[in-house]
Amino acid sequence: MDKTHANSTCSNRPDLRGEINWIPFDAAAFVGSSLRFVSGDPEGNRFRVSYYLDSTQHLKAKVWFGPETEGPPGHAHGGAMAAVVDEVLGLAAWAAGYSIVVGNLSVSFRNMLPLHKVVSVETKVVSAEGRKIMVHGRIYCEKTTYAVGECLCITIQPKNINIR
Ligand SMILES: CCCCCCCCCCCCCC(=O)SCCNC(=O)CCNC(=O)[C@H](O)C(C)(C)COP(=O)(O)OP(=O)(O)OC[C@H]1O[C@@H](n2cnc3c(N)ncnc32)[C@H](O)[C@@H]1OP(=O)(O)O
Repeated sequence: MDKTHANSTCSNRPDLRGEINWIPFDAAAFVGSSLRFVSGDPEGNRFRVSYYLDSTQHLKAKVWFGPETEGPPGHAHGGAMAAVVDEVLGLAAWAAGYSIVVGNLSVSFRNMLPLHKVVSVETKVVSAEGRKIMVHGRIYCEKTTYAVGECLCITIQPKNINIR
């Protein structure tokens, strides 16, 4: 196996390239520049994020957890993982055409996430009933799942949000 390539999918370097058949998704062009808490410092030491759509139009993200996301020594804070799940799953609902805010978010932390790691986030809009949009997703790298999220999004009137 080409170890260079294998390492680049799960490495300590912030290589945020997507996987085969993923196409870049310009979140800022889509929802404005308001996603600053997670995505707003692409050269910084907190998070670095790249968004994609896969071949089935599901939103994916590559996320680097930098040293400023530390919680347990050498590992990401649970709130840092929850923030990523909140943004990526919420954005998945927007990418699917729903103007939402997150009403309820459930996150299960399954494994400690080492700092400096690039991981993937997958999402799926699993239901849409009235104003309630349910999005599921997880943070993972190869066979390891770090966190699983269930996100209840509630549609709102776009005029109630000032998208910059
Ligand atoms: C971040 C802003 C977006 C910016 C643009 C880019 C975004 C990019 C991506 C985003 C990334 C960032 C993502 C973020 O971080 S979004 C930021 C974090 N989220 C918030 O700040 C949301 C705060 N909450 C509210 O604004 C209101 O409570 C909302 C709008 C959610 C509902 O208040 P509203 O007065 O409008 O409606 P309603 O109360 O009549 O409820 C309607 C229905 O929904 C059901 N329900 C409601 N809440 C919950 C709940 N918690 N669990 C279970 N169910 C709930 C409720 O029972 C009812 O059901 P039914 O009785 O009809 O059956």
